[in-house]
Amino acid sequence: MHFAPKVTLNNGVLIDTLGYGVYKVPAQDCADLVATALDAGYRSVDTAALYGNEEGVGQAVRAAVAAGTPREDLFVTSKVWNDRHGYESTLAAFDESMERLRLDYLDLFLIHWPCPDQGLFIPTYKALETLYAQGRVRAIGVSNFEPEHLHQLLDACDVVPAVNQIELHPWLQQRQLRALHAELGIATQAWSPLARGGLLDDPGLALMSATHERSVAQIVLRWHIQSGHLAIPKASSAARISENLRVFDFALSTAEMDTIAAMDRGQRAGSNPNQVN
Ligand SMILES: NC(=O)C1=CN([C@@H]2O[C@H](COP(=O)(O)OP(=O)(O)OC[C@H]3O[C@@H](n4cnc5c(N)ncnc54)[C@H](OP(=O)(O)O)[C@@H]3O)[C@@H](O)[C@H]2O)C=CC1
Ligand SMILES: O=C(O)C(=O)[C@@H](O)[C@H](O)C(=O)CO
Repeated sequence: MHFAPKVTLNNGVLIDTLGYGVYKVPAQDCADLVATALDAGYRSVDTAALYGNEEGVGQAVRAAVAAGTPREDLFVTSKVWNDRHGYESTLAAFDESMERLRLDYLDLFLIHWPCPDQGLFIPTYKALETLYAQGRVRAIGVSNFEPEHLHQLLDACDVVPAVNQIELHPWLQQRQLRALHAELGIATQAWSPLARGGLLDDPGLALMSATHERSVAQIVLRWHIQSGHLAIPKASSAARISENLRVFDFALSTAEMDTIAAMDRGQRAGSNPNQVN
């Protein structure tokens, strides 16, 4: 079994540097695949109301706890979806997520997208602050927030987000946003860390894969870790799930990190945050 090292968020809570993401994991397979990930050594799972599989995540987490894994070693993230923005609506959406997860508390609750045209992410975040003050969630944060959204949030709210979960991979390196996170004490968590698999055929990465006798996915995940990002790759087989966690026993050289730094081309695999509402 391999474990990802943990790092400390801005409120003192520990989070895994590498977790298992379950977007597009079918509801009927989710409990088994999360159990597979937990057996491989993952201790962190990223889900969302949108994904329709919170029940399976909760089932696997409860089973692991019943089998002896301390609940406090595990880390579960979920997110409020775009159609539930607003203070009361977000509180209700959180209750619904917790009913599906059937857990006593959540580790991290995020605003999934800022939805700037709705103009409601501040009251939405105030609901997260209420849940945090009530102890129902150990940390709160955001996802897909651009610098202007973070500045508006910080002007109006009290709790600095612990995390901004953003699309981030060698083709989309988000340097300006990462610098702002560093300044504000917000952890950067990479979604689609493998660009949804798109960059696994890149010839530059193939060379590093041969040098280290590691898969291209492992090279990319190692780049995330050495860059100081948290990452939540998704995979659908036990072999890939396990492979993606085995990135803590080798290192990329400075020259290899520089080569990957030069791969940035501002290319998204997902949506532009200012166009999602
Ligand atoms: N906050 C947000 O807005 C968003 C959050 N997310 C989160 O991020 C997670 C990861 O992002 P996701 O979009 O799934 O994309 P990823 O970058 O994690 O890529 C997943 C794809 O890569 C393939 N893959 C994974 N590991 C390997 C491997 N070792 N070798 C070859 N292929 C591999 C998977 O194939 P296969 O499944 O067939 O194994 C799948 O097709 C999501 O599951 C979700 O939790 C994602 C999007 C948006
Ligand atoms: O996977 C997620 O968390 C999403 O928010 C999805 O909307 C995804 O980003 C997407 O792009 C759907 O086309």
